Amino acid sequence: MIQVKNITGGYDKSPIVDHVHFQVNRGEFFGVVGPNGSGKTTLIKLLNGVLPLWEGEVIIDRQPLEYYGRKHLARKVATLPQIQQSFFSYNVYETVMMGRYAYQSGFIKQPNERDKEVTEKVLEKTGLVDMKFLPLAHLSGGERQRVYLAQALAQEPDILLLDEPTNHLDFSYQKQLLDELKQLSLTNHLTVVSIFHDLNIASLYCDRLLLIDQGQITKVGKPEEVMQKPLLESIYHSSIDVHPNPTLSSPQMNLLPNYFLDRTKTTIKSELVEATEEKVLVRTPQLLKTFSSAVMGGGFGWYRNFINYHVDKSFHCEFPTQFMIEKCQQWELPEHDTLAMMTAAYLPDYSERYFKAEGMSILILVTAGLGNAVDVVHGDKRVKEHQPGTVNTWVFIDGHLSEQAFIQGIVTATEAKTQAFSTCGIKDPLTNTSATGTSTDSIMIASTQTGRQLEYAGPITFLGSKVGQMIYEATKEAIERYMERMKT
Ligand SMILES: Nc1ncnc2c1ncn2[C@@H]1O[C@H](COP(=O)(O)OP(=O)(O)OP(=O)(O)O)[C@@H](O)[C@H]1O
Repeated sequence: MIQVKNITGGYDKSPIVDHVHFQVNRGEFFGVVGPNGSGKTTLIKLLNGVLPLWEGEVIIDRQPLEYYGRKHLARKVATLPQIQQSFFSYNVYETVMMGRYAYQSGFIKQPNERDKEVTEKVLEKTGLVDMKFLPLAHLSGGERQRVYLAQALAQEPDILLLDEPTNHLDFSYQKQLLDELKQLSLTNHLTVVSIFHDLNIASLYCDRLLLIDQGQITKVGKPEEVMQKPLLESIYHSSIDVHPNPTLSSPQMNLLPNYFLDRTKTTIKSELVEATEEKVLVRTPQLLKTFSSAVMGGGFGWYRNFINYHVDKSFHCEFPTQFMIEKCQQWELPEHDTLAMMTAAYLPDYSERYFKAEGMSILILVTAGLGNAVDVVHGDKRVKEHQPGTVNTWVFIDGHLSEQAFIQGIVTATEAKTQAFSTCGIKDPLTNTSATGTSTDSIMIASTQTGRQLEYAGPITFLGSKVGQMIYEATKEAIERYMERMKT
């Protein structure tokens, strides 16, 4: 659809866009990203003929740009115009109708029925119907932006060139406008070439991205190919984290502000634990990064209040997360700061291990009851059971864990728990085979993310070997306490 063949151009003598070569396919949503002053707007001006090409060619639908007359080009390519003060005396309807000029012929250019129909349609699409008789001067920046987009859409172009279309738009209008454009590209095969400063939005909406720096292409490709941490950090000269979006496959960028790296420090120590028959509570001054199977706050998160709440063996609740949220409200522990698990174990019997050396401290807490011990190989015999968890394992670490270390830490901790079950000779009462845990055990790793870098947590790493040993001992002790209590 658009072939950009080795183009060079700019304003005075030195080129701003320098030998740029790429292609955009019909119906593609194509994003242009790059730092301030890298040449994005200049590139758009070369694509729509506002600036002359010094070298190279722009081919649109197999014809060079020069082939198209002004009106013919306006029916092919629309550009979201920059905000122009000169429009301010017109009202919304008149401004949008200006987009139809390329379809009007004759000496007196009166809009025909089709022009009116298209104008009404785009006013509706862009949510401007209620404002159509307001002068532009009375609109907010975001509302004006929508009017200019409506004007560009009224041109009924095959190609839409946009320079930061979501500038001035609030969150909901950004989404609404981009969803609308995406829909047009998918259903009407509208080709969209758009500049974005927000890399996350570009990554969410664009089929491909062009990353430009100092007038030259650094990379063209799918968002996951372009959004590479080293590449972005070298071009933007900033610390950037690239992560998968939790819901979609598009990568997500996080800026890492310097001030955030210098946080107040939590000392991981036994004194943080408050245990009663009702709950075990650990409160830390700083938010800890967690990875857990907790009923409230599961998955990755950041929390400072940690609760292991006692429930009766017969406890059954359809909405356990909501149940725990309400409990936290009663205790005046904010939901957004609190991670919570439940257990049927007798909480004062919890076991604890603590280690501090070599720039790292670890605190392990385990609660255990064996009412529903199970051999994982025969779990299918119990799938319908919804009993509360009995072995809850918490690992607090003062260190900086990679995501791999969180996951390996969970594996190491689980293996250690199973080994404790084996040593204690715990059997699955249904199958009389060795139990590997209980039917609804839960686990959490919480880390300060400061201090020593801990890349891995497998059994032969320093971290993993300590976690394995301490969890084994704490679980064994908690099991023994449980068995002792059962005798009485
Ligand atoms: N009208 C102009 N006359 C001369 N130089 C210009 C003109 N417009 C832009 N430039 C220069 O061209 C370079 C690239 O500008 P351009 O607007 O294309 O960058 P951009 O990537 O769109 O930047 P931004 O992200 O800040 O909008 C800049 O150094 C700028 O100073």
